Amino acid sequence: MSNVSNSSYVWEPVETIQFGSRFTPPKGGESPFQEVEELLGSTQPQQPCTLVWRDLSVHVKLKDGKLKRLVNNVSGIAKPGTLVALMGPSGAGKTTLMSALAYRNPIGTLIDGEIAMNGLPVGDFMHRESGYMHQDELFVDNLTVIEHLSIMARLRMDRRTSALARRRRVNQLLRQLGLYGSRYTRIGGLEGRNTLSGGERKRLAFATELLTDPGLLFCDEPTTGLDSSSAQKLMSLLRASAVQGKTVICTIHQPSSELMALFDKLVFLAEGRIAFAGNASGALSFFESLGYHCPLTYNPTDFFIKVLALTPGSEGASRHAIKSVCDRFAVSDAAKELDMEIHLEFHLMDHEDEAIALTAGLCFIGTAHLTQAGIQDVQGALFIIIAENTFSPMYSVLNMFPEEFPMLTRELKAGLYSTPIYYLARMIALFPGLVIEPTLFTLVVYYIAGLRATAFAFSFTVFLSIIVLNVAIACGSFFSCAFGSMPVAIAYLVPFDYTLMLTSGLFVKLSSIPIYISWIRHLSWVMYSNEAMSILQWDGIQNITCITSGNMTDGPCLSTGDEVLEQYDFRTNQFWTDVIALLILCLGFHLLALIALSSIPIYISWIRHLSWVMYSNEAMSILQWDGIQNITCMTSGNMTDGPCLSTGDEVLEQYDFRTNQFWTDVIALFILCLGFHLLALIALRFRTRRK
Ligand SMILES: Nc1ncnc2c1ncn2[C@@H]1O[C@H](COP(=O)(O)OP(=O)(O)OP(=O)(O)O)[C@@H](O)[C@H]1O
Repeated sequence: MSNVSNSSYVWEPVETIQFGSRFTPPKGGESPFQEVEELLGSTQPQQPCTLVWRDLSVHVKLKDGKLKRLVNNVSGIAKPGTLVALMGPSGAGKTTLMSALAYRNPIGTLIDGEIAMNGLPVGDFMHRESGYMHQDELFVDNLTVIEHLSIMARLRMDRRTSALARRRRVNQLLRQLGLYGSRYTRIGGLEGRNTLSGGERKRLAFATELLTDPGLLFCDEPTTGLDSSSAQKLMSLLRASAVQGKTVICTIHQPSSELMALFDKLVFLAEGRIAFAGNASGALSFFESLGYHCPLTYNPTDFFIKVLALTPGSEGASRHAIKSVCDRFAVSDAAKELDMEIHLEFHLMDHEDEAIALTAGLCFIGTAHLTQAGIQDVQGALFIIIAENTFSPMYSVLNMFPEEFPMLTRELKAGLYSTPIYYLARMIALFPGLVIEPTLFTLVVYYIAGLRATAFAFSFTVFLSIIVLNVAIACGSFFSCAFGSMPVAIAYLVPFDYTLMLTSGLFVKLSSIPIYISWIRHLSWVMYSNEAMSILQWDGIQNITCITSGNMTDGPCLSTGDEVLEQYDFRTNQFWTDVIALLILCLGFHLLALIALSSIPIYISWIRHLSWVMYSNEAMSILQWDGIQNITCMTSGNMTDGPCLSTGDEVLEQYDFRTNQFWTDVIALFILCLGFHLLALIALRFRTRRK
């Protein structure tokens, strides 16, 4: 794709949305749609749906054969339990984007980019697994409400569903959506006869989509043509569906403030690009940061849409302003954070455990013999088992807590439960995966690689891999709770995981690690598990051959398991110490995570005050960019399509650097230099005194 704007957005559950103080929160903390939630409480979506898309562009082929771009390189993620508004002026690309996401593109459209639902690239299954409520609902007018739903139930529901179950579902939906009283009313038809109102027709369309209870719902302009009370009623139903765990995506035209309060996430589209994505208060501050202050008497949504619309007569200037808004959002911290989450989602999708297990196993197939080459192969297979149970799981939980902080804070305040109970529940929910995944993975690699065929070695290797995964999850949870946001957590976790690797015993001999860093190995579950698994493979082995291809090997020969272990500085009598250390690490990290979680929002941002890299980077950047006014937006003679930063201040702002910090940075660098020298001196004196 030629034009990359890096626009991205993520949809996730958040607390009540408010534009400043203009939306009135429900009284007494009660949900405004409690009744509906109670009604819908019995039906659970078949499965939670996460929809993720990356670098998505939609083109349409015009009659003259040229391609017209309707959606321009957008990325995003929609998670279960969220109600999302796709907004923007007419022609912004809302319906086009939603049709592409729902795999319901009109003929002639070309899609570029990736869209996946629950890890699978979207395809025909989307018609079964998701519901799509069209703007213009089409009914056979002569049918009554119950006739329509009964026919649709027959057509749409699983063929194995009994007639009784279908009837029950139809009646349940009629009651839930307030259509039971009108069940014998004709949908439309001749004037003078009793027919459905506009709001009832919309609710009937909604009921039709709910027949199969899909986890993902798309609604195109559900409130268009409804009076405010019917619109509120319908939106409350959509909100209730989201509360139940469905993922609901709506395009919506200039909703009132009351309706806006029902949405978890807002996405503003303009000219096919993302102008903003996030929650309502974020939208206010984002537009304000660009100089667009919403007048007090104005509905903020109307105001934003006006900013993003083309003004007749001055289209050129409007396009320039819209481009500038989209560019600024694309380089905002929020967009970067979302990009990271989307990439993580795709990364996890690309790393299916079983596939990796098979690939890893196949690489080691038949190599684990008692030969000199076989030693390396066994150690390699063990490391694969440990690494696979460590790194992916550790990173995969980084976003789990930060995304639930708003809801957790609200529910803790309401006294619904305590932090330890929440943490425990979160871990219990993860538990099946924490046991089944490492077991399956180890089983495949162990069998294919042909590791030591004793019940003790096999069962303990599985047991250890389960503990390794649990320690990794606990450690990831700690970083996630302590740093409060995924990008910051990643920034500190990456150096930590390098240290884990280095102190694993595989790359550097443990005895040769410098004393001042070797203490870190006591935190390294990679080392403990590597030692314990190696002991399981090599303890008691006496007959490793030194003959390679009929000749004695030229290099050093390790003929017993003890010699192999010694080579890695592992000791047989450490086995139980390793197991206990792993259990202590698991408990320790969980405890630390809980402590960090109990004091949210704890952001260990104080650590950055020790970072001379940050201070020097800020100071040097200021030297380069301060006062620069004329950064060109032209590339090869054309205005660049991507984000354009035209002044030095904008560049600095992009990195959160502030010009007035220059001398603070310089002084901080001096203080750090002196401070570290002082600490070194103290350490030196301490050591020499001991000797
Ligand atoms: N088949 C097509 N051929 C040419 N242009 C198209 C086609 N379909 C859509 N468009 C154009 O693409 C742009 C986006 O259309 P889309 O229907 O997605 O906008 P929208 O934001 O949903 O607008 P509205 O709120 O008015 O429904 C519009 O300018 C529209 O004219």
